[in-house]
Amino acid sequence: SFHSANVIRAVEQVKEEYDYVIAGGGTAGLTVGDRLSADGKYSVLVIEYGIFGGVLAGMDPSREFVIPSIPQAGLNNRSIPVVVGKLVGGSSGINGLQFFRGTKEEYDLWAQVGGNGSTWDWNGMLPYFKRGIHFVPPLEYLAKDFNISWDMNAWGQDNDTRVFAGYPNYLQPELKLFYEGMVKMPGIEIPKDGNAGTDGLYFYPTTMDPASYSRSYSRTGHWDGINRSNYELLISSKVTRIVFDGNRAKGLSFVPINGNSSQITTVRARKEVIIAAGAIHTPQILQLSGIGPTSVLLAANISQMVDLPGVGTNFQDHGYIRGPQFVWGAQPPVPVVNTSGDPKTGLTANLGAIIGLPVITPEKVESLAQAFENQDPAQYLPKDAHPHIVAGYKAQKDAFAKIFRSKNTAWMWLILGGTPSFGPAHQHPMSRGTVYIDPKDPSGEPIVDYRAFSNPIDVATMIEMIRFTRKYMASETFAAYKPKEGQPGASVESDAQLENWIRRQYIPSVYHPVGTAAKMPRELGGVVDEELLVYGVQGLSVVDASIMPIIPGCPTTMTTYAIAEKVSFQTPFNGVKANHQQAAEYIKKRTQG
Ligand SMILES: Cc1cc2nc3c(=O)[nH]c(=O)nc-3n(C[C@H](O)[C@H](O)[C@H](O)COP(=O)(O)OP(=O)(O)OC[C@H]3O[C@@H](n4cnc5c(N)ncnc54)[C@H](O)[C@@H]3O)c2cc1C
Repeated sequence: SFHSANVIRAVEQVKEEYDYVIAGGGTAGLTVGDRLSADGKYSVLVIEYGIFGGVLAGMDPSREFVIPSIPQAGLNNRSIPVVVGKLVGGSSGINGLQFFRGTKEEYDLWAQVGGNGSTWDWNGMLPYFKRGIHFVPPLEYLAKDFNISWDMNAWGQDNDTRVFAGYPNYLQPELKLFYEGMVKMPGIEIPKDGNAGTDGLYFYPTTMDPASYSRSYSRTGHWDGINRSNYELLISSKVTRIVFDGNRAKGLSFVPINGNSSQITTVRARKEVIIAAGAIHTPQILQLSGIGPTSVLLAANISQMVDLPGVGTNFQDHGYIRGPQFVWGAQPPVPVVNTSGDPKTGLTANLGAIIGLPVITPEKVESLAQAFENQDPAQYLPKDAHPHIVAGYKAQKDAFAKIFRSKNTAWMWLILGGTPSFGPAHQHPMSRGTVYIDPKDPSGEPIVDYRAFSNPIDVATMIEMIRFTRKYMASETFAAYKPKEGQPGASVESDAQLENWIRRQYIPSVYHPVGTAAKMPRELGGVVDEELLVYGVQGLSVVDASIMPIIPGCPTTMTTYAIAEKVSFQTPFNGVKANHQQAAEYIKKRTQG
């Protein structure tokens, strides 16, 4: 079928050399592969670990890496499964389809820690959000019934952008009750469009092809139906390391997943080697290739090529907790709507309160901000943290201090799903973890340490998210329905009681790992520069979620697409179709020198 054109299943079909060789056919990898091969001038090979398989319902180990984290001291020594995609399309092929971006302030933080003149801020990203996503507005009756508005200044609709943001043709009427209750909470804003730079309460789109109401992901957007002879995809193959000629990256080595794992093949890249294996495996490939922290490479007996302490460091994810959960004492009536449509088109929840600390806790925001500001930057990092890492965390801390008190920084994401059960997500943990190769088995799965709650500010802010959720349920809108708290139970009330419960229940991952090859200056622990080229070598870049220096307050797919688009084009974009001539010139510039 056309889906399989140019999919390589046998290593003999791989050519010796391509212009670009990409490790990882996931969200970013296929986006870059598509864009670089678009005008036919350059040949591209993508090497993907996983299978070329359709998407199944639910979680499925044949399409996922599931790696147990090391036991988390801050979570009563629980180990947390680290889950990332392992198929063509990567995590975009298995994710929860929630699709929105962070606020202007959050991307502006990236530039603040990004060095002089950094273009990785909201204004620098917006063209690529537009370029990367094809927006389809909701149906009129839904927009009316549920008060959904949008701002086309924040969206693109390019014909050759086939990653879609869309809405189902049905929404549960019960959502109206939860919406109306939230509107009345003090400080809640209703943005015209939550994707236009501000947060609040809104219905966001989902990653959905609006023609078929099915998952839209990097495979359907950047591979299926393209069929270019200069764009090839090798599946079921694991990249093991980068091959160098002096300090210039010259290619990738890989082994088959099925069959003889000692059968190493090397493929050369004329122009650039691109690592796009995601925030868990990109640092592993770099470390296996001698690029990383000295102590990590020494322990694994790998000779160092570049001393980059940031590789695998600065690891971040969102976290969440199941609860508080309530039961109704009296069932609320179902709100009246004019909506028709098919409930099955709603592939996922898409209403959220995405709010800042002054809204979550007007009473405590000031004291929390001060407590954070007064921390010593090295205090909660690992004891032996490299001075560059400490400097980078200090820069992040200084930037954050400004926005702790801002309404427009998404500290909490509270999904409203039509029942009184909640799973508040912490969108700005200040703890920083690590992803390092296992010294006993460097090419086995890496050792992942979330270091959850290593910074105590994260527990303190989580406590207030629980309290906000309770305040919401205790508000007048719900009074007649007598909500009664099941989990954790109303008696869990003091800071100490809540902290105790949180440490037992918190999950330090919403499957949004980022930050392990950050785009920051080298002296701040950065791994890649403004153009996402790895410091200290030539011809090597990282293009995936690893490069985010600070996790934005949103699920991470849309941002990952924008990163891949930005680095592929870097052309000014004013709602006009990106110009392939300019793109080609940019790419030429990138590959000289
Ligand atoms: C279960 C789950 C639910 C999520 N829910 C949401 C959501 O609702 N909304 C949202 O916006 N985001 C969500 N995310 C996060 C989002 O999907 C990711 O942030 C994003 O897709 C990351 O893109 P990436 O390109 O960095 O990595 P990926 O898309 O993960 O791509 C990495 C690719 O590299 C491959 N690979 C790894 N190691 C090697 C190797 N050695 N050799 C060759 N290939 C290799 C992998 O198989 C994979 O295909 C979710 C993620 C998961 C896992």
